[in-house]
Amino acid sequence: MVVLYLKSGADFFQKIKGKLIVSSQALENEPLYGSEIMAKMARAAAVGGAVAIRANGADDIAAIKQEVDLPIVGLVKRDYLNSDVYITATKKEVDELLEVGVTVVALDATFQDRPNGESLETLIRYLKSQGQLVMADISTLEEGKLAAKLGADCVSTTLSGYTTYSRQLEGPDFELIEELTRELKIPVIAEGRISTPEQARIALEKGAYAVVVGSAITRPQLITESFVKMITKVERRV
Ligand SMILES: CC(=O)N[C@H](C=O)[C@@H](O)[C@H](O)[C@H](O)COP(=O)(O)O
Repeated sequence: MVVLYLKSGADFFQKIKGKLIVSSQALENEPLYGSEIMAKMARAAAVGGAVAIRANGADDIAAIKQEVDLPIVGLVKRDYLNSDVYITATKKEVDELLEVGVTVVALDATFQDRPNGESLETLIRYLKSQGQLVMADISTLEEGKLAAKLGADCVSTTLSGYTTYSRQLEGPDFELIEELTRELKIPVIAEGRISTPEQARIALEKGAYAVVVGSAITRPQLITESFVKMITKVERRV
């Protein structure tokens, strides 16, 4: 069992090294909401050369697994009244991911309080007891250090800018990528507001193990908005 787990972890990390993971997610309030559409997005990503897919919710994950033969980094986004943590916040969401089956479980590993008084430590211990790979979504260096200490297999810069106490940047948090790669021995995944191929390349040059891109590939409403904003600034000559 242990040998099998180590092998599958090594396979995953070998597969993603220096490569692109595409996040294919749309919530209920987004135009592309729907598992069939997310599965097609994942197929497009696979055709384009993505080596893994990051996806939200058991329904989307099941549909994506039917459509592409790529490792899935799975999460469940759910809002709770008593907490700001919404990415795989509690054991309930973890169990949904274990049930549908994913290569890696991504979960919020920030210092924010989890719903129902649950703890990151307990969740990671539970996931590891199930032989599951864990991606810790963090927002600061200190959170990355704690996640590594608790046994996460990799950290991702997903939540930089999404906690009140982290850097608030318009673009990717390259500084965090550098800090984490300097301090940690586990892979550091670059994620969050990477919107050009150049930025993805810089993230790797700064030491990231792999890059996750979401909105710039799979949220056409945001891509459209960026074009509209840019051309609105141009003064018409005619
Ligand atoms: C903060 C948060 O909830 N991030 C989510 C995490 O799974 C997704 O909505 C993002 O699309 C993903 O992290 C990729 O980032 P970007 O879309 O910026 O390339």
